[in-house]
Amino acid sequence: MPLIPKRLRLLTLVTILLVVGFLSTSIASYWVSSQAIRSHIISNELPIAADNIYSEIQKDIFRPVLISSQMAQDTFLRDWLLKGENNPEQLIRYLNEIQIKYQTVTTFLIPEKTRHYYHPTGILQEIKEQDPRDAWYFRAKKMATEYKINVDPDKNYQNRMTIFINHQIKDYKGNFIGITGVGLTLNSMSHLLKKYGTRFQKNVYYVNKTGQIILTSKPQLFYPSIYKQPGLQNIATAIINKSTTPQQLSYQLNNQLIQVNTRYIPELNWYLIVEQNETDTLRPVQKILYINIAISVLISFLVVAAAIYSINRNQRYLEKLANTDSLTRLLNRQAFEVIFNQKLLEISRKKRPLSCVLLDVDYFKRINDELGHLQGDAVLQQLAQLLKKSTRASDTLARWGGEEFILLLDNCPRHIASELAEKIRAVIASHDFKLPIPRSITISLGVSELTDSDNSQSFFDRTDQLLYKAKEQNRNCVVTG
Ligand SMILES: Nc1nc2c(ncn2[C@@H]2O[C@H](COP(=O)(O)OP(=O)(O)OP(=O)(O)O)[C@@H](O)[C@H]2O)c(=O)[nH]1
Repeated sequence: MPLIPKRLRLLTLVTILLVVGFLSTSIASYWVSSQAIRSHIISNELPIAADNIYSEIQKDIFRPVLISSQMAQDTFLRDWLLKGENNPEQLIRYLNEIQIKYQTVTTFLIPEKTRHYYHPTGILQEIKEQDPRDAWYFRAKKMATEYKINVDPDKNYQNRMTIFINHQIKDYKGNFIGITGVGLTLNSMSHLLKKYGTRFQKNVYYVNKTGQIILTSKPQLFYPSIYKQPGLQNIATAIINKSTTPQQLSYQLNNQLIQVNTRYIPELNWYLIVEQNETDTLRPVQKILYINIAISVLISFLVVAAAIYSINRNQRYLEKLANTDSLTRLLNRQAFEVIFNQKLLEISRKKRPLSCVLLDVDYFKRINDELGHLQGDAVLQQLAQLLKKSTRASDTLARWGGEEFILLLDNCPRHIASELAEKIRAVIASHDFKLPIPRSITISLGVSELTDSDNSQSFFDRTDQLLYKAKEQNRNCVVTG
């Protein structure tokens, strides 16, 4: 036996084609969209956001550089130093004014001559060559450039990590006379970072040259170093490479793909890392894919259901057509024989009487000859309707052939079948067939009951002989045997 019935093969093929077609278009469009989004993230969105964040940060760093430079160039400050640091309160007021005006965390001045640390709150302490925490001053003094950005704990400010801009002050002849500058705490930098992170909807963080995470807008970073961060650790070595040209990297974290844009900021000796979760960005497209698949499945289901319904309806129609006599709309002989064989099987299991009535129109040839074939047909059609009305739905009525009809009566003994046959005979004989000339139509009937020794052949032969007897007995009568 074939695995799939022949009738369903086409349907299965159509279903497979529909599902494969829908799925492949949905998946192809998802693939194209996700590729477009990925390339947009890598080539546009992330680099542009990183550039924006970088330039915002540069702005924030260079503003204090500018302030420090202005301070170093200030003639009041230089004159005050050259004239021997008289009236320190004047300078302290000056530093205070700068701090308030430019909203820096700190301002400071260290003259080379006295090495006092001037601060908006006063003279704090002296810079000492032997104090390692003051080493920055001596580095700044020797530096080739005019200024340098330093990240150090501020010992005047609870040792908080602070970004200092240390600017050399030179007299009018270009001799070094001190260092001045401003400081920003990392707290304010961290605030800036969070602001950029939210504005650009990216994770932004700074790491130093050893991979230590200095600042982050990403609260879920648990480890202090990128060499320890899950996922990120795989690209840590690639990040720490002193390349000022932005580079594009990516890593996997919990089945999610993270795109990373990183660059070295020489002014800070830090790395700026901006990252975007590609999987999160693709989620709406994924949602559309699932909706597409659901719609595809629904459409496939509806199409297949409609096809099954239409195939079944056609099948039923064809079966009915094949089983029906086209003139009388009764069952034809083949259909009758199928039903009869089923009845035989049922009866062999569950004994019950089965009777058969075979009937034939008397002198039908004359009707045809005298009134024409069409009129003959009309008589057969009316006769079929009358027979239908005289029998129950459980009875099997069929056109046996020509002007002969057969009636199979289940669970009906011979004498009841005979009574029914007589009733039918009387109905036909008294019916007005509305013929163009006055003529009564009668039928002859043979009635018999199936016996244990019968097969279908012997049963129908006997009934036929009984019908023949009825014809012999001057017709319009019932002969039961
Ligand atoms: N109009 C019409 N005539 C049919 C049809 N089928 C068979 N006949 C005719 O029915 C007639 C049957 O004639 P016979 O077998 O001689 O029997 P009868 O004239 O009825 O005579 P008895 O049966 O002996 O009473 C034939 O002339 C067939 O051509 C049909 O579908 N339509």
